[in-house]
Amino acid sequence: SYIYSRERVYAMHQSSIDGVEDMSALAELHEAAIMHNLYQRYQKDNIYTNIGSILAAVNPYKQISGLYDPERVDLYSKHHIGELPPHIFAVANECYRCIWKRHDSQCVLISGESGAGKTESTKLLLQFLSVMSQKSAGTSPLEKSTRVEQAIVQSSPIMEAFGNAKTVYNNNSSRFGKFIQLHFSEGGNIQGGCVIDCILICI
Ligand SMILES: Nc1ncnc2c1ncn2[C@@H]1O[C@H](COP(=O)(O)OP(=O)(O)OP(=O)(O)O)[C@@H](O)[C@H]1O
Repeated sequence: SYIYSRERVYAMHQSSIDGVEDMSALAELHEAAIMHNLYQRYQKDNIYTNIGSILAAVNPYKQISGLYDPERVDLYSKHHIGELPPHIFAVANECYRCIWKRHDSQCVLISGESGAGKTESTKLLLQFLSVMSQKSAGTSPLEKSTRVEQAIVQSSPIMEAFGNAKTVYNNNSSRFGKFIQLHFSEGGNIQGGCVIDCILICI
């Protein structure tokens, strides 16, 4: 152990005590402050935190009530990024809007160690985008979604049946990386897509 003298110990900044939704607002930006902020938020079931335009997600390993409800999809679809608390739906909405705002293809890169929640995050993104697609096509949420949206959401369990395995880190671990492409019409609905397997993970 190392004993610090009183002169070398500083009081925690108020922003670290209160916690922040965006880590760029932390007055002290070092590993301990980042981990403490994530931990404080995680304890209150706030699993999402922004780091500027990046979203950090902490796997809660439990269902958080209401977090991914259709009402939440609707709410995030009507707000710009930063107006509501950090959420994977805010990223999905920004991505969807930017196709037209920037007149260009958009991508979301999801990374993290095994069991971090990448696959679940991907499915939530696809769920949000398929709802946006249905809305743009004028399909009411009560009506059945179109074949392509259904295929996108329902392809996950099939891909998982072939490509996932139980490991010591994750009961449902993806054994290959995926590049998922979605094609949108000018009107905003999904016209098609593909999944390309890109890396084989064999640990
Ligand atoms: N947002 C979430 N809410 C609730 N549970 C979650 C969430 N994200 C992940 N989990 C839980 O954690 C488990 C592991 O997550 P997931 O399979 O997405 O990890 P991964 O990062 O894709 O891992 P791998 O790299 O091994 O494929 C899920 O099966 C689920 O039980």
